[in-house]
Amino acid sequence: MTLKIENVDLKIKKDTILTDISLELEPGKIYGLLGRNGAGKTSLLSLIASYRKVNAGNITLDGKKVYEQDDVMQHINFLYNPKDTSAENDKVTEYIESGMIFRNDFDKEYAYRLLDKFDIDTGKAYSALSQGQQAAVTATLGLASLSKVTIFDEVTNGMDAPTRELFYSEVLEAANREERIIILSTHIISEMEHLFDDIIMIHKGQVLLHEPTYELLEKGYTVAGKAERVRAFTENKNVINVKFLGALQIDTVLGRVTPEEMDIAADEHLDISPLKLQEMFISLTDKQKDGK
Ligand SMILES: Nc1ncnc2c1ncn2[C@@H]1O[C@H](COP(=O)(O)OP(=O)(O)OP(=O)(O)O)[C@@H](O)[C@H]1O
Repeated sequence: MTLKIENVDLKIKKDTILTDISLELEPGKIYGLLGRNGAGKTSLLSLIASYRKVNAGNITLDGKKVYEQDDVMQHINFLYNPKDTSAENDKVTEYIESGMIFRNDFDKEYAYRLLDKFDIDTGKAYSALSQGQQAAVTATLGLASLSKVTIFDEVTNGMDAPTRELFYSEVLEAANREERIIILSTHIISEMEHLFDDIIMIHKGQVLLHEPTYELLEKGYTVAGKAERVRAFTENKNVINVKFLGALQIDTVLGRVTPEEMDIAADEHLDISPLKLQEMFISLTDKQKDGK
């Protein structure tokens, strides 16, 4: 089972929202979809979920077009927190039942176990739950659906830290239990970095990169220490970001450190650390934004 996105364009009215998007997603992987506000993440996810039609290109699951194909669509589940829930008078139990419709592989027992873990009162109306509790119910619908393609679009919004932690561990379990394609679109990069097998970055409606997380993070490092020593160390290197923390300078560098450079860094009391995904993301999208 492969989800293939080939040369996809999306226009809304006269605006070009997505340009020439091509991606191939495989089961058994958790994908982190990252991008600045307005980059086009939700638009792309809406196309995968068949909420919108592409203006050019194709989206297929196992070679079959997804758009308005019920037999394909039942395997794709798009979860997001509804903006206005005031009309959702159903009790949580009924809300879950309606979420199960057309989802043959929904695991109801697992859903109720999860709701219990999230501490949700299933007798309450969905609209009467707090924002974070509603998000937990949305997350439950996605986790328990066991859909081949499960998309979580910023579902952690509103969840408190312990609830988010629980969601992350359940995502990992869900990914191990079934061969699924799980896509997580998020702005909470530092917390979720460890979940992602692959990173997809979208910038200004285009794919900036799609790479395994470990390969991406091996592309560089950070050097921290006294400003003049850091500057001397990174001179002639590909520095993509410079930060200051009091008297400390922290440079983010693309490239590898040689053993000799490690010795120099130790002599100069410089601290060399692996790249953090969030720093990489900020640097890459900033650089692009500035057109450098
Ligand atoms: N219905 C619409 N009509 C016009 N423009 C739209 C519409 N929906 C989205 N857009 C535009 O498409 C672009 C991408 O929006 P999208 O919601 O996909 O971004 P995003 O990456 O999900 O952003 P965020 O992180 O802020 O949620 C934005 O410039 C947005 O203004």
